Amino acid sequence: MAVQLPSSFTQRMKDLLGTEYKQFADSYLETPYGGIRVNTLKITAESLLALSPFQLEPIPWCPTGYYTEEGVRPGKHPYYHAGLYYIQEPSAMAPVELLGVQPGDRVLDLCAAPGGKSSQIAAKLQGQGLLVSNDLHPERTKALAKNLELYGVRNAVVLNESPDHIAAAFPHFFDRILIDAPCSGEGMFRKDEDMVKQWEPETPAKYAAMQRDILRSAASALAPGGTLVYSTCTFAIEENEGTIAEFLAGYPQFSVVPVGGTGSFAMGFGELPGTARLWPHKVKGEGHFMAVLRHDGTPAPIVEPEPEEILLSISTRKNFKGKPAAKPTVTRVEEVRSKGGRASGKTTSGTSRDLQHVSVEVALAAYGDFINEQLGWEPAGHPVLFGDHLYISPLPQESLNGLRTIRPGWSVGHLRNGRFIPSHPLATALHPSESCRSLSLSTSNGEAVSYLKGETLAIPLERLSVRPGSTPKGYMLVCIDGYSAGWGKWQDGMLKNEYPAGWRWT
Ligand SMILES: C[S@@+](CC[C@H](N)C(=O)[O-])C[C@H]1O[C@@H](n2cnc3c(N)ncnc32)[C@H](O)[C@@H]1O
Repeated sequence: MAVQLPSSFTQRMKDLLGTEYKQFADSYLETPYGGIRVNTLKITAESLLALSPFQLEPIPWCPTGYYTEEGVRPGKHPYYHAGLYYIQEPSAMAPVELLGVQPGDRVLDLCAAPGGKSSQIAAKLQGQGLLVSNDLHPERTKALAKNLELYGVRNAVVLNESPDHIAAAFPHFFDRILIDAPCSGEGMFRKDEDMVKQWEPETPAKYAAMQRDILRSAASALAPGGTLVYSTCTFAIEENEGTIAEFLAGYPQFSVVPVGGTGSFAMGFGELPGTARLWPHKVKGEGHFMAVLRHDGTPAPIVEPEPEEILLSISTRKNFKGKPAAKPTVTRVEEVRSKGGRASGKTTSGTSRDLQHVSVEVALAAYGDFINEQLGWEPAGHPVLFGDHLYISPLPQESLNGLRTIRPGWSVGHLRNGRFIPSHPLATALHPSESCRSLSLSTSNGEAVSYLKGETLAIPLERLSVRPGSTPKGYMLVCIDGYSAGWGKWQDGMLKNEYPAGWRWT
């Protein structure tokens, strides 16, 4: 066996699988499968297949997922930097396919970092509705926020909160919730030897307790009639069927929507028909468990709020449920700095008197000038100031009062010396037709890579696409084979590179 597995783990798997154990054990001799998932916010699966420089083979349970061949490095291609695909373990693409997300839904991804499943949900939302992506661990929310920016997501809020705080702030609010639970990770042993090193016989029980708490919070945040998908990448029954069975015993308004037993999905164990497993000896992918739970629609009980909760639910959230605010108003977010130096925000309903902050009027005027000149249309949503950074949020900001907010929405830019500087995520989320000025660089002659390395490029006027009535000088949406990747500034035949240092090709 290539991977040295703990003996108490192998004994448990023998007891679980009986005669199937040998096949299971043999699967550890195989190389793990690699995959990419097409980011349909930017490109269709058909178009990516036509463009793809590497062989792609469909993944049966995900219509936008493809296996990549061994040895291929999809992260080392300009299309990755243009956000055309997410590199994702094939089995990890299954849970979101079961969540049934529709454009316009309100979706909560409770354990979201680094954002694989959040970016998949965002693609299904197609920019409509709301995605709240949360992770408990502050460090991990950095990668989560960056991934949502790379993939051009416009309608996501990134939080760094405990699930019970989210449930208190959004009681019975979300149509769909994904819990991709922290787990003992046994299903990833073949792919990630660190998971094997961290595993102890007590690990599953420790995670099962955590999973129970997360499920309870999710139940309080789910709207009547809503759908909840619970997934893990482990084999332990106590973290899978066990966790779900215990939850159902305490929450009779939920039932399992069957997914198991057909296609690639194998049935779960015990008294829980309808839950599903992906086994590494049965499918081309790592081990996963999934359960789809549906709320029966019983109206949520009216609970007298604690005084603390009254503060949190300043009624704009109710407005959002019924009807969006008629006219967006700008809200300032007060910046707080955590021990690690990370900037995060807790929203406040008043206007900060901090002199370092630009005034709301100045920021909005500069933003208005920029979008008139550069886009010619106005992004929909609620403008939110976060220090001197402007975001367009899918939620009225009062909804985030008291919550540790990493990104209140789509980052569109910031103010420097009274001028509006567009953000990188504004560019990555734009289609070339949405910008008055754009330029496409080719992957075939090295110029796309030169741009991604931060180099200045000589670009003659005739290569630019400039909307009638606009001038070529100024911010240029730089695309790679027609797909937006970042900004440049064009003047007199030269393109000054605005691709951010932290994102560059190395
Ligand atoms: C399996 S990973 C999630 C992977 C992610 N869904 C994706 O597709 O990229 C589980 C995540 O749960 C987070 N986590 C751990 N305990 C948590 C809790 N109590 N509430 C929310 N998130 C938690 C971890 O930081 C970790 O990022």
